[in-house]
Amino acid sequence: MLRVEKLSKSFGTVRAIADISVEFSQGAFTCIVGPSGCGKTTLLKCLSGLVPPSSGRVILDGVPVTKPPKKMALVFQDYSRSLFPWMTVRQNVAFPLRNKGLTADDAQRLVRESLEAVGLTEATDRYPWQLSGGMQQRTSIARAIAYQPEILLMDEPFASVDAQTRSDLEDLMLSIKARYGMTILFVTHDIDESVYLGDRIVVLGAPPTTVQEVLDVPLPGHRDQITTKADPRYLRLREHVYREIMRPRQDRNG
Ligand SMILES: Nc1ncnc2c1ncn2[C@@H]1O[C@H](COP(=O)(O)OP(=O)(O)OP(=O)(O)O)[C@@H](O)[C@H]1O
Repeated sequence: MLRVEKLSKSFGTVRAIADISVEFSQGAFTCIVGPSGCGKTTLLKCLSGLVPPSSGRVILDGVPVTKPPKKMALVFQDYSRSLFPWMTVRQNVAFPLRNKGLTADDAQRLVRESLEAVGLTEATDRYPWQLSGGMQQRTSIARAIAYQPEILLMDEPFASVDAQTRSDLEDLMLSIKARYGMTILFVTHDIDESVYLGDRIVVLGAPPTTVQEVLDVPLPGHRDQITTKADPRYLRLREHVYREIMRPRQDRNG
């Protein structure tokens, strides 16, 4: 169980996060949305132990997070900088497994299975620069899955790909969630994406940031781009989140 308690974060005089307390349920796909600059990336960095909070804390399974926990993996927006250009797809995916104490056979099996899960079996011997943007991001996702994290943190992972690739990658995430059942925290500025993917949505307010609302997504587990996005429950929730994010601050406070 991952929990944030009264977390605040300032950078010098910039008060990015005022006070966030939230719990992330095990096995759930939680999307974190909010206006630009509200501290989504900062929250993810604090959650992953990359950046210390100014006050408050992050608790993972009862223990405060002070450095990147072994049970977490991260996928960033900028896939072009997160893959090693001198390594093939297979080598990139195998890289984090070196220190896991696995046998060579087990490591190879995990790499093979994760590449198959993201549909990259045909590209295993290619280098990142020989791949499209979507394929590079699939490689990053395969690398995270092969590592078998209990918690997967994703920071706007599809923000730099075209619309069609984005839909494909969203559906890939739904299949990964169904297949692996890991806890996923997914930061996005895209409200449609948050409703389509999430079991829950954490809506952050404008800075200095607090949690504005936590919403359960009342949609079935199985989703698809056409039927789900025409579902009245999807449309209602999408509108609700839009209104929440657009609402002026003083209006929200009272
Ligand atoms: N290392 C840093 N030094 C100084 N200020 C920072 C640093 N990192 C973030 N900030 C500031 O903290 C605030 C929150 O930034 P953050 O990147 O977390 O927001 P975000 O919600 O992820 O933004 P976006 O939606 O535009 O990606 C911003 O005002 C940003 O300028």
